[in-house]
Amino acid sequence: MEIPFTKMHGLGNNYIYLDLFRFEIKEEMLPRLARAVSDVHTGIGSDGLILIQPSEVADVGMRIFNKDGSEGNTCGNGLRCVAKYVSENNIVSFRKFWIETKANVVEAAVELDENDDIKEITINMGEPRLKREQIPMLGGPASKIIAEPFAVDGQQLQVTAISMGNPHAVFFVDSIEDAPLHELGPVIEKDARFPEGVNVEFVEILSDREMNFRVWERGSGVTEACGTGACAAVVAAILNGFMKKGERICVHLSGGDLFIHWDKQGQVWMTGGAEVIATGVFYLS
Ligand SMILES: N[C@H](CCC[C@H](N)C(=O)O)C(=O)O
Repeated sequence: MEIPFTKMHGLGNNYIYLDLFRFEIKEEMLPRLARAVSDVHTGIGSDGLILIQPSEVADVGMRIFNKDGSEGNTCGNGLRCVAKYVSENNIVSFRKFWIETKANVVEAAVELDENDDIKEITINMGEPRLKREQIPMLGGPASKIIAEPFAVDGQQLQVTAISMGNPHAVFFVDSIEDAPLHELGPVIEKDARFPEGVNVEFVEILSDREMNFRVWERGSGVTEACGTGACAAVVAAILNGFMKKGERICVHLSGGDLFIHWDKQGQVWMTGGAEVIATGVFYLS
């Protein structure tokens, strides 16, 4: 089967995008296709698969499948790439429009440079969900999970759990270089206290407006960047008193910087870039 695709990345978090305004694919093929295109040896190589599709409630819809074929509810870096794609391919004709995900409907705004090329994209990622059952996380009171003791693999950590429509477990460390990303990421991802799994973030606070960030993603492992994770990390830093609401926070991810702010109305805003890597045809056997 010949499948036309566009490969795009947001700070190195790269996906294979299918334009379902122009192409059709059977639902039951999607998990297998996500695994096939993601394989760096026998496929194209990516962190997963993203569908750009019509929506009945917004200007465009987005679905995301991780490298392992599991479907996520939303994707921050993916949303910026979708915004770029639909702007540059005349699927939308405004600079501000709405994108439907499984988690929510978000507002996207593209900013142009002096050559009318897209300079950066801002997404209103909506309100974080903080109650235990909204993460979801088992094993304690219904209240917010802020610096809660979290024993894992014989180590005593403290977890702050946030949902941006997808689950995130945030851990603050003294040095990002020493973060146990490969050692504990895969263990925490599948920990039974997170019945739907969890994205795992390690964060080093540099100042009241700057942090270092690394991520082990649910369903994809270590990625260069995670947009929803960066939002969750900033919300966690504010809940722990390291930062303040309303400030524009710079998050240093492996692949580059994202700017996040949690405004006084409770909305989390994410600003960053998006790039096209390649277009082509994938031959699914
Ligand atoms: N692995 C995530 C989906 C991708 C999120 C990430 N790539 C982002 O940019 O937000 C999950 O299963 O919830």
